[in-house]
Amino acid sequence: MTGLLVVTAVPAEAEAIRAGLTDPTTTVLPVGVGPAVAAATTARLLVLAEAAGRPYQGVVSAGVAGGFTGRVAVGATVLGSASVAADLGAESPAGFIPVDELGMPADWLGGGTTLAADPGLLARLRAALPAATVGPVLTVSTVTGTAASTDALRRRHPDAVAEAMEGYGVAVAAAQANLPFAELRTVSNPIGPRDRDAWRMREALAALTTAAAALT
Ligand SMILES: O=C(O)c1cccc(C(=O)CC[C@H]2O[C@@H](n3cnc4c(=O)[nH]cnc43)[C@H](O)[C@@H]2O)c1
Repeated sequence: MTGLLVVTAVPAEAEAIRAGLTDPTTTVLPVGVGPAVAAATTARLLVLAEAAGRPYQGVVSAGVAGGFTGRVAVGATVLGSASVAADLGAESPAGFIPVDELGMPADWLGGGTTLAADPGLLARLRAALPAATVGPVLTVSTVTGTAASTDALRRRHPDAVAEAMEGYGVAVAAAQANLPFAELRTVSNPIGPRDRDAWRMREALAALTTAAAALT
């Protein structure tokens, strides 16, 4: 039987999740860094599975993430209530304008720049991970690395708890395949002025292994 498809950006994240999986029907695969390659690769995996008569039952974008200081701690587990394309839009002297406020047709976006997690799948993950922080997870193509862009994102997304680089792309692929979608992240670093030495990758990967038991 085919179960969930869990996609990560890099192989280290996929290995961390596989190490904690308890459900043999869950498939975990790395699909690349950033929303474009993650969307394209996930869409291809979904189509191939469907064509083989073994469709997946749902899709989870999983991996490490940056966390908004004061909203979530480094090492914590995050469940996305929605995945938000935070840099898809236009700059203007008055600030950033999301693409769905630019007057273009939005149906090709798979529902707009904010794609909510599937309520049933999210509820199951919440029940299995009661300590997880739940909130919107931003998808960005560029890792936020200055105080000014961190402040701007915090103001534009007062409820967002984390940022990563794939969730929205994977959500679009799941929406087009009519499959439930959710995003699961563990926090490797605070969002802010770039300091790669401060990333706690080992801690975040260990938290992914622990959280993987929920992926059933
Ligand atoms: O160097 C390693 O050993 C290693 C192990 C696992 C993962 C990585 C990555 O570089 C992951 C890249 C992945 O992480 C997400 N991420 C993490 N922090 C942030 C952030 O502050 N802003 C945006 N994205 C972040 C993202 O989804 C990347 O694809 C390395």
